[in-house]
Amino acid sequence: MALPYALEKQVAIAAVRRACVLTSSVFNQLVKGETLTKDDKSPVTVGDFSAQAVVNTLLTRAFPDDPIVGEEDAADLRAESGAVMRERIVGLANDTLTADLQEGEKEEWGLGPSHRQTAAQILDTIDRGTFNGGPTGRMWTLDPIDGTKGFLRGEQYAVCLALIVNSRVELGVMGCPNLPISSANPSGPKGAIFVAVRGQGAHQFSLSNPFSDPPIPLTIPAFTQEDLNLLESVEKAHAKLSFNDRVAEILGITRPPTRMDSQAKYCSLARGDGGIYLRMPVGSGYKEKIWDHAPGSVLVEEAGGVITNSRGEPLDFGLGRTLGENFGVVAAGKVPHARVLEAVQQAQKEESK
Ligand SMILES: Nc1ncnc2c1ncn2[C@@H]1O[C@H](COP(=O)(O)OS(=O)(=O)O)[C@@H](OP(=O)(O)O)[C@H]1O
Ligand SMILES: [Mg+2]
Ligand SMILES: [Mg+2]
Ligand SMILES: [Mg+2]
Repeated sequence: MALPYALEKQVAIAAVRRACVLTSSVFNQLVKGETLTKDDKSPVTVGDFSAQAVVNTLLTRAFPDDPIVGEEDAADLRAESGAVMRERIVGLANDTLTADLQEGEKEEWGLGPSHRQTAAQILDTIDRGTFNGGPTGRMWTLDPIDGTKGFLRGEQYAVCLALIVNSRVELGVMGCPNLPISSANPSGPKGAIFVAVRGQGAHQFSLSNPFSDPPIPLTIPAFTQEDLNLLESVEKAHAKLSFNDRVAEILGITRPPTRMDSQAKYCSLARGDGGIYLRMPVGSGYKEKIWDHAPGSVLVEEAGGVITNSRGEPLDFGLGRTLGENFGVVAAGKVPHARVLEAVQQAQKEESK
């Protein structure tokens, strides 16, 4: 008998791989006018929209009843002012979807030369991601490019997809085209997919041949005090980095933090490149989105780690499109996690004095 979520895993890996092919090629061709600024002032590119179209196509064909909580929507593309971007996105999505089938892919997922979609179909496919989430049932959550600012800088970003069932993340898949395959060889070949299924472990696959190259099992190692460091955001607006410095000081950490965009941070944690993920809110008001943490959280747990908010409570993926009131995110191996929580709470006490 097949393992639980075997088909979901296969479709998700195929979808994320195709989306990564697209984003990598877009990066090399991005021109002025192919990036919009959203209402929250964050950037979105033709790569984000067309990657969402690609992933949603496979999910919709393979699992037509599953709703999708996706970061992007097609409203701006439907307007007359979006005509040029729309045309580019439709072209990119179709080029990616109609490429020849690779090992592990099925034509019935909307793939292959005969599966060109119209502009109207592509926009509707992007808008399959407008589901509001909630506590019950099956749903996917998609961040077509996580770390868009990193993507634009040519640094780290990830195509991130997760399956949530009754508020619990059961499957997470993250494609990281710019991440070195081996952290021991940072200037070596790049491109990895990270996959976790609840109860089945965490694995790294090659981005070029995820269905044929052997998967690498991932376990967070036991760190020595000298090796332990923090994995944190690049953008100062996304996480309170001065707070991280104080936590590191309390913990006696001497190794400098690793700053990296996107959920590639969770992937780095799962394979032991850095020991502690810490993301505390900068101001009040911003609510973390479920697509920014769902696949990373199951990857960390399946690699033997723990992920909570700063109060030590589990993240709640059943509240809708966000994680609700923001008490930050703390992820680490089991042993350091308890120490980090204590240090975070001490730093919070000092701040409130
Ligand atoms: N104010 C604020 N606080 C916290 N988080 C925010 C905030 N604004 C945006 N975002 C989300 O941050 C996502 C990128 O996070 P990163 O960890 O990659 O940030 S960073 O690029 O390293 O700075 C980014 O994901 P993408 O939009 O997919 O890039 C946003 O969802
Ligand atoms: Mg965004
Ligand atoms: Mg994101
Ligand atoms: Mg995004």
